[in-house]
Amino acid sequence: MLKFKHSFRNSCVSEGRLIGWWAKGGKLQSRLTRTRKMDDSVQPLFTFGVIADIQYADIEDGFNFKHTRKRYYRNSLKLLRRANEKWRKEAVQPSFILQLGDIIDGFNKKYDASEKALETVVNELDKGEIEVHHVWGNHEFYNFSRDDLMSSALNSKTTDGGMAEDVVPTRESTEESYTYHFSPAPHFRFVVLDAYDLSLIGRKEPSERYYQSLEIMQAHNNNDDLNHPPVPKGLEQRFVKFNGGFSQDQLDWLEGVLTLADEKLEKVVIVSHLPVHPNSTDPICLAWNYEKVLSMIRAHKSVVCFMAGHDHDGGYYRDASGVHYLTLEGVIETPPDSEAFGTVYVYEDRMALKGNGRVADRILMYP
Ligand SMILES: Nc1ccn([C@@H]2O[C@H](COP(=O)(O)OP(=O)(O)OC[C@H](O)CO)[C@@H](O)[C@H]2O)c(=O)n1
Repeated sequence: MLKFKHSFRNSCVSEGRLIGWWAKGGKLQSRLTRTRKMDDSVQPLFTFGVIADIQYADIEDGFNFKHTRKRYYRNSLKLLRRANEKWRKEAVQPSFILQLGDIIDGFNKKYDASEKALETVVNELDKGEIEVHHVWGNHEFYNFSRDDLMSSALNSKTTDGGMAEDVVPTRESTEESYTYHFSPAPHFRFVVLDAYDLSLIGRKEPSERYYQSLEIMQAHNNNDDLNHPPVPKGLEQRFVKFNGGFSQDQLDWLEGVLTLADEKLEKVVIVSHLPVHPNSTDPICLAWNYEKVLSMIRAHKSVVCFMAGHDHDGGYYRDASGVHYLTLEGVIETPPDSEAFGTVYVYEDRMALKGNGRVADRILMYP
């Protein structure tokens, strides 16, 4: 049932034209033609790779919490290797890779293998010799403290990312969040958000943001197990411990970044582990205060796309103003004979996502 819902959501909301239905694997799926085809003859301005929810662990295959999806913990490393090999062989070398969070699985903590697993995946990524921008997800916080992450290989804020010459809005906060922005090419900017800035896993007592997060959760979820959603259906499901949100400080910073980007007539891609558009994900995976980010995106013409992970089934939605909300399919729930990664070719008027395996090709025209 859940699977059908995701297939439907993924397919019906893309910018393509619905042309028919057919039955596949006992489930109805919609079939679409895209309004524009990939055009390989034009040289892109730059390209980048995208991959999400690798969740590597050196353990036997398992299942998600509901036992509806198989998880291939060891094989996820092989899929990462294959993605990396493909990126290295691209005619135009990707300028960077966006790793959308949950690079290793929380099970590593149980087996005291967090450091080793992280070293394994980071070494695999390093073989590509392509700069990687890391996003932090819930599984990062199952394995490491925020301080540990700040001084780990997963802190890509320390890579220059082409932002040295840019004006970077500053923040007053005493509680550091993991956010930054970079400009890989003139007129393009990428913004990395911290979706666990407010959360019960990304913040610890006695931090102010931890208590603020506890207050939010207590207002919405009365369950003893806070990983259990407060309602079986609908948007309120998002108030679970494995999600989080954006602090006011982070939102103020984002407002500053987007205002500058508007002034410079830039195209902005925002990335976060948690999706922010209800039509691009199962609501159980939404950021707690997703509305705040959505209204900010609506107020800034520079934003062209929001990319996230977390919902391993993926999702996609283009809103009324033409902003694309892409949730990338997770590597961890991808069978060994398939793939889950993409390469994005960036042009003056569009981005073309070339998907592999479960990730569909998409033409993302700018609004
Ligand atoms: N109803 C639930 C769901 C999950 N849990 C526990 O919460 C933790 C996180 O769950 P997990 O499925 O591992 O999180 P992922 O980030 O891998 O996936 C997110 C979405 O589910 C993907 O669609 C974990 O400890 C679960 O056991 C729970 O208690 N109750």
